[in-house]
Amino acid sequence: MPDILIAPSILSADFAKLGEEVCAIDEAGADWIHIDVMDGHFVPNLTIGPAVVKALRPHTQKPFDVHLMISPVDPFLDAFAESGADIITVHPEAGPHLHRTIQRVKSLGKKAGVSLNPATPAKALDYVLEEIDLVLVMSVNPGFGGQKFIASQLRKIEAIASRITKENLDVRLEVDGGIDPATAPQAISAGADVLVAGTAAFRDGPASYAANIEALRGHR
Ligand SMILES: O=C(CO)[C@@H](O)[C@H](O)COP(=O)(O)O
Repeated sequence: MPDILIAPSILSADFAKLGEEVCAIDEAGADWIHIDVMDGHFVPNLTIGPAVVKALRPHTQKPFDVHLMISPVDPFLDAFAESGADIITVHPEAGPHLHRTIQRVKSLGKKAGVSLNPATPAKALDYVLEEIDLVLVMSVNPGFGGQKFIASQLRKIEAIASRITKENLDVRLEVDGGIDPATAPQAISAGADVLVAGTAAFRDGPASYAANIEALRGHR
């Protein structure tokens, strides 16, 4: 079984101290830093642009796992690549041409991910799964932190995990939304190997971050 990676979502960090928060969560043991980019159009919230990603880049060496919840997405790929993203994840619905978008991300020298909303079937990965580095299963409807985990997504994780294994692909399977010490083991049992957590990672301030991350790994 691959190592379980923890990718805290800075959506739940203190935005007034974002640089310090990124340093603190890095020192607490985060494997990746998950950055949620929302456009107020593809999802009903506005968050972070490439200028903020660039400003955060000197604060950590950890990979920036950038989830683009924006449509159309293609016009922004270069800016996020230049700002210091390591993994760039897009939605099939953000189109119009998912395969072309993935090729563009890879041509920019970045790892490419595809994210599936709760109502988007695993079938949306047909013809692209072998091209990508990461699948991100949303276990809440995207837009906000602090929502309840949607248990039906476990079946989707199982189906994708089994396909990754059967096809012997080098693809990480990430889950995002409502992940806490109770839901994390369910997601891991279903086959997820990267856990995104906002609320559960940033709970109770910097002194608690290391314990929060260990609890997500199942060590406490
Ligand atoms: O992308 C999103 C929401 O759209 C997530 O990354 C959330 O930020 C996760 O937050 P919690 O559910 O862990 O609070």
